[in-house]
Amino acid sequence: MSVNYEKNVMDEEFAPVKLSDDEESEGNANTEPNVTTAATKPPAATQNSSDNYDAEATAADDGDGGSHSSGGAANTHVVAHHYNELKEAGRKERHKSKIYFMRNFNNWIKSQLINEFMAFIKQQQRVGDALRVLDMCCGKGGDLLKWDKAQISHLICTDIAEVSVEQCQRRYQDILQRAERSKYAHKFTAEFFACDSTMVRLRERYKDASLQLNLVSCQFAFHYCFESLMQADCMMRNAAECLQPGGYFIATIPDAYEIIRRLKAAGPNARRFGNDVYSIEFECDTESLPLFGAKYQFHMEGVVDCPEFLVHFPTLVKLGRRHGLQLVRRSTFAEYFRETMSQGRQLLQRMSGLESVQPHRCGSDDQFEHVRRVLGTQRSRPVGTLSKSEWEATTLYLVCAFKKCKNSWDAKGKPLFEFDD
Ligand SMILES: C[S@@+](CC[C@H](N)C(=O)[O-])C[C@H]1O[C@@H](n2cnc3c(N)ncnc32)[C@H](O)[C@@H]1O
Repeated sequence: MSVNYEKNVMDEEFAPVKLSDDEESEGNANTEPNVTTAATKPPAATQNSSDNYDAEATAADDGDGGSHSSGGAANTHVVAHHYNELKEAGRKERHKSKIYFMRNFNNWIKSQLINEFMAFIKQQQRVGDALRVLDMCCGKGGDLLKWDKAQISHLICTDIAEVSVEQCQRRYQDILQRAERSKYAHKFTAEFFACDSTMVRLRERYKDASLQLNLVSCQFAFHYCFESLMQADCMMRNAAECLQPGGYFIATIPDAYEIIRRLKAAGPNARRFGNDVYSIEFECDTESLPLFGAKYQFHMEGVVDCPEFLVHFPTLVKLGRRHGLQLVRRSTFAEYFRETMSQGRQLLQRMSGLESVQPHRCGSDDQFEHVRRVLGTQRSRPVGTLSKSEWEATTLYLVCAFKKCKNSWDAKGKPLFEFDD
């Protein structure tokens, strides 16, 4: 059965933004990015896709793997191998990369998301309450400083790639050593282990299996579980089961609607699209895409080259509800940037999330054609922007967040969740 991954969104375009707050006199054409906001509510699942998911989910509950697409995890070792082998570029090399600013921009998006939901959690807490976080698919620990800044008390880091987990642990030790030298610095405890979050029940690997988490974060990784229903269900359970009511699960994932829109735009029989920094090539029948296992090869300049899977968003929402998670945010990166830019401007600047460009020096560079179009070539002060290729790559993604609901139990011991929508 084919699933509908299409959504009627307008093409999103990126325009330059001013780099500091003291430029009001330059007119508002420079202050607002010229992006079109798509609906923030996820579209309802088509009848077909809902039925398909329910049938497969029931099969999985019954211990049967479900239909063909719910089956095995043939690609996880490929993904683990890819990330284990990935060499981290030095600072100099990173600076020279074509996606240097986009990586910083993506990092800023993660910071904004973490800060947004940490603030909600802290509102519910009293001073001195523990703040426990699971960083699922933590990679090499790119978010460790964010957790440090958020003043958490305990962190669990796990990833399928052992090499990454070791590096993450070393980075944590460095942070701890620095904090120990300073009398007042914030310190947090942490635990690390390598495992496949789509196959293993994480709770059984925690030092304290009864531990209650306030936040679960899965950045640029949840889509790997959409290889099969069994894996997606396992990963969602891992995200949900130790969260205390009122806690949040936050994630950044590729936007399947946007991917399919670009695929269609590439031509009637196209299987591949992209630009000079990323490419996506489908390996499955694109006329009849399955709910799980809709596989494509993803390549991103120097950082990713492995199989990924489309995440059918209505199915993700349904899976979440099965585990007591209610969707509270879904925004494309373009929407999220636009929404949070005004209060995140300084951080974006500190993180070098945009490239500083002189409009009158853009010349005929295609990558900055949008700067000329919006500002003309007269403006001499620099503006912040991303190259066209980087903007196309970052707008493949969306942020989403789910809130853990309270629950009671029925006579058979199944949880009854109290959703408030
Ligand atoms: C793009 S990286 C993101 C790393 C980190 N979250 C970040 O934002 O910097 C994706 C990560 O997901 C991990 N991953 C992929 N499949 C996984 C699985 N089945 N279980 C656990 N980790 C997985 C990879 O090893 C990799 O570290």
